[in-house]
Amino acid sequence: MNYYELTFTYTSPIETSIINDVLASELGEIGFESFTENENGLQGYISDQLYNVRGLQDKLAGFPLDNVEIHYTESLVESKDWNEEWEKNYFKPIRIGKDCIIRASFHEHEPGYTYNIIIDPKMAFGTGNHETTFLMISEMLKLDLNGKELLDMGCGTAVLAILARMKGAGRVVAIDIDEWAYNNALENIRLNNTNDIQVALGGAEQIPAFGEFDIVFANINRNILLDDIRHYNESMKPGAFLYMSGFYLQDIPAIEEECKRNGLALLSHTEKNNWVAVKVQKQ
Ligand SMILES: C[S@@+](CC[C@H](N)C(=O)[O-])C[C@H]1O[C@@H](n2cnc3c(N)ncnc32)[C@H](O)[C@@H]1O
Repeated sequence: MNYYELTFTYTSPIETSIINDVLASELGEIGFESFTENENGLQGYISDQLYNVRGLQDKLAGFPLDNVEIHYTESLVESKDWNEEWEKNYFKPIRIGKDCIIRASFHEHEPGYTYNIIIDPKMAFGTGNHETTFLMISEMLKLDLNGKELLDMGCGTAVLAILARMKGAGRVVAIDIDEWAYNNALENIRLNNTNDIQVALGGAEQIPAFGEFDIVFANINRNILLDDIRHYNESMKPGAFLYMSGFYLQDIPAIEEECKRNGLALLSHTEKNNWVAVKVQKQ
């Protein structure tokens, strides 16, 4: 298969790495499979069958960060294993706090961490590179999960589910709507010997089959969370906690309102580069 390589540069006061993260996530939604980052911007790769100039222009026109002008050039390149390129160039080991490291199987083992998570991302979101994953992991590291029943909704690589299992959660369920993420979650669960995590392919309609939870983690995006908070709520035991991320500081009021409508109280939030994670409790 041939690929288009698109090189994106920016005119913006915002740090390039922040724009790169947001742009990679936007482009992932229209079929871009892999990315390499550099100090001037981002290179993205998409199969010639999926490349649609109009779709790209619509995405750039609706880019969620203000004050960013995006320029790009394109070229058709011969077939290559772009996932491998991306993994090698873009995914560096991430250390979160003093206890947790997330690395790929091709990185050297680093001793001294309580939680040593191996992720082979294959483009499923969730390496810890992104602010929202970082925030969610940081929240999870604070919790005593011993014996708790936990749902990881929008699991991506299953990094949150794997950490939950490593932290002693009694029953862990991971659900993702994307087939690639689902398969990658299964692969990462095997790599980390956390085989008793249950994984399902689908959206919120899958949740009732798995009963009730003490804790739900959902790192997805503003609109899906607004639609699905009521379904998460139905799966939560009295007093259960819901952690959500995948949206910006300015989205908190809308999320909080939907929580209140469902009898959930927003207790606190953490923030990184304008991305947030909120902690919510069932009343
Ligand atoms: C931002 S990623 C989060 C991945 C990982 N949990 C993390 O924290 O890094 C969001 C994931 O949600 C999945 N997703 C999108 N819409 C969904 C839905 N309606 N139900 C379940 N998963 C969904 C996407 O496929 C993607 O893997």
